[in-house]
Amino acid sequence: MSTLLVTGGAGYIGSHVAWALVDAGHHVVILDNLSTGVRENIPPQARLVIGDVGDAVLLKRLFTNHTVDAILHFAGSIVVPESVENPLKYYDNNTTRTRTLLEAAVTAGVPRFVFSSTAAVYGEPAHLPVTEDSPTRPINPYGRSKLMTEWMLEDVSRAHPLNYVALRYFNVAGADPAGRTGQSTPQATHLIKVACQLATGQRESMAIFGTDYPTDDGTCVRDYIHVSDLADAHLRALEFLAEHKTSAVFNCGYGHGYSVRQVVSAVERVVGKKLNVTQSPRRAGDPPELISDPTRLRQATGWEPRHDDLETIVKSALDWEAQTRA
Ligand SMILES: NC(=O)c1ccc[n+]([C@@H]2O[C@H](COP(=O)([O-])OP(=O)(O)OC[C@H]3O[C@@H](n4cnc5c(N)ncnc54)[C@H](O)[C@@H]3O)[C@@H](O)[C@H]2O)c1
Ligand SMILES: O=c1ccn([C@@H]2O[C@H](COP(=O)(O)OP(=O)(O)O[C@H]3O[C@H](CO)[C@@H](O)[C@H](O)[C@H]3O)[C@@H](O)[C@H]2O)c(=O)[nH]1
Repeated sequence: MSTLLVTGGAGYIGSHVAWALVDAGHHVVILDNLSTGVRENIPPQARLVIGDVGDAVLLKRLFTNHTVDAILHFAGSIVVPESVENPLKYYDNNTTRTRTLLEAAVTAGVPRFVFSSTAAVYGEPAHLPVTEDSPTRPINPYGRSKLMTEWMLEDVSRAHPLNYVALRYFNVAGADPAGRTGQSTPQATHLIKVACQLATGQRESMAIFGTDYPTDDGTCVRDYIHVSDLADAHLRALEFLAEHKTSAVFNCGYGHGYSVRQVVSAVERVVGKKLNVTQSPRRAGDPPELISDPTRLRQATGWEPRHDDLETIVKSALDWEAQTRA
């Protein structure tokens, strides 16, 4: 039986995709070192191998034991400000270890690879919305570590029979509407997660990082995509790879954005109370505005969002917070 290898499948996005793959009847093996991932969020039908994507010996064994049809590579370090403070951690975990994974994949003859890339590869785009052909000029080590991986994939796919799809996620938020998994990182830094923790009494306050950006209300604007719509994009990417036998890069977002203040207001509306929100200076590495043009993903794969509504996203994130506290 052919297997899909999901690295980082115990993490926030990886676990949603693992559930979507299992729901679609795929055989899933998860490779995760549980550095930020949570075992309980994995579907019981998936097999969990606890280990590191940079462990060549483990990878060799894994590819010997399973005929891997595709790798979905989520494993990595994801916090932009941390990458500014500790760039070598990011070049190691995101770039070097992915090189090891790619080498093992090429040696084993794995034909398909789906990579979790990021809108951070665009840096501060001159024109919005950004298309996949917009210049890639990341402004933080996190974005650079991911862009380097895209370059590796481009070169590897030219030299070996491996095709890839790099999905450039914009800001991922929300949780599985069925409540099976959600964002579980205790020290989470993501805006919607933080605001939902505050709304459910798990934090005393939160800060808006920067109110002097050149945007309508002075706070940063992001394109928030519901994690279930993103999970569906991965299934579409696998179909694309099986059908077209070529490689591609796709933006994953809705094509419109919300400011930090608008997100905070949406959370306040959904919970029906004011939140204790303060204002702080800008956070290092934050571009003022990021909005995707997702046309290519839609046209090439038939992807259609089903949860494109900020309050729906916030509500699912809040439901998850409430459920995990119960
Ligand atoms: N969350 C977002 O908004 C966002 C946006 C763009 C891109 N991404 C990318 O999506 C991917 C998943 O992000 P997430 O939000 O689910 O993060 P996450 O931290 O919840 O998940 C990462 C998972 O990878 C595992 N992991 C980390 N390093 C590993 C290693 N060396 N070997 C094995 N397992 C390892 C962790 O234990 C965790 O389960 C990342 O590659 C991230 O860069 C996320
Ligand atoms: O407590 C908080 C948390 C965040 N923000 C702001 O909210 C916006 C969004 O921040 P966050 O949710 O941390 O996401 P980003 O820094 O935009 O990065 C996310 O989105 C990127 C793609 O756009 C991905 O590459 C990253 O992995 C992912 O962390 C930024 O302006 C932050 O400064 C606050 O004001 N207060």
